[in-house]
Amino acid sequence: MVSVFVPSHITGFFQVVDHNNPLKKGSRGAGIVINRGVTTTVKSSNKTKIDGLEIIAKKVIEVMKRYYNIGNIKVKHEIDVPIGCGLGVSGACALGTAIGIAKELKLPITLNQAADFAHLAEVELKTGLGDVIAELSGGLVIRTREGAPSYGKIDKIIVPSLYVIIKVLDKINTPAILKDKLYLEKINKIGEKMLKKILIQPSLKNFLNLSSNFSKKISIVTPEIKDIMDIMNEETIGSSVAMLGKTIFGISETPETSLDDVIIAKIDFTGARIL
Ligand SMILES: Nc1ncnc2c1ncn2[C@@H]1O[C@H](COP(=O)(O)OP(=O)(O)OP(=O)(O)O)[C@@H](O)[C@H]1O
Ligand SMILES: CC(C)(CO)[C@@H](O)C(=O)[O-]
Repeated sequence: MVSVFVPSHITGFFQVVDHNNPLKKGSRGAGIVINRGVTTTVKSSNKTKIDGLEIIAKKVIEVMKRYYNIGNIKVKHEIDVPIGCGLGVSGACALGTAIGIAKELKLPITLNQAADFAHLAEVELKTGLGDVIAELSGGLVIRTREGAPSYGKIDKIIVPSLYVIIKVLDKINTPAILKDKLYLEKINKIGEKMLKKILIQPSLKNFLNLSSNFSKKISIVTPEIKDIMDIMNEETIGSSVAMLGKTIFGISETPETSLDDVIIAKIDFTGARIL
């Protein structure tokens, strides 16, 4: 039996980059990895059983079965953050499942190659585009080249150990957004500009400012979200909206906040790891 912890990932801004090869399809952008996420346990079994994000685990098993004899697998996800709210849970479940299967079956592949299967599952389900490569890596991640971990490229912004305060209001259906070509044109134009700017000035404050500008320019900031961002901006280094969710995140030197019903996490610098 193998257990894998995969931290959640909050995208601040992004740009979708298409490609005929789904391993080379993905997103560029920037986001923060946090120390709350998904612990996935995988065990060979006489019957496949999934206890957790079934749609994701089933897709990962289907994808890996195209290349290896996976047999029957028991998968259990222990999910420590809300699903569908911009915290990269689908990516974390996919990555934990893929790494867990690879390790449990002792497949002759690297961690990156196992993670490639998770990326494939995300892209085929339209549940994510850049979370897997970020969640594998940890930290404050700039995705400079799209794709699965064996194809994409990331840079990191060096930051100290800080708190991430998260206020979840509601879900957003990621696949619906990723199918909306008109909206994606707007997102990509703005996301591309933000990426150029963060590469000129790769700092935490600039990440937060660019993320906040991005969220306003793609019209995702409702009056309710703005009110919470205003409070967070008073109390933290800065805040923005988690893509894609009705979720506000603020990065802070302390866990103190006047907001109620929040998730308090810390930046995770390690990334996905076998427990
Ligand atoms: N409470 C739930 N229980 C089981 N499945 C859910 C639940 N909420 C959403 N789902 C499904 O799980 C998948 C979640 O994918 P989605 O990418 O929207 O979530 P996420 O990864 O947490 O958010 P994001 O991708 O925006 O960071 C979707 O297929 C969705 O239909
Ligand atoms: C598309 C996305 C914003 C959905 O969470 C994320 O997967 C990303 O940053 O690629």
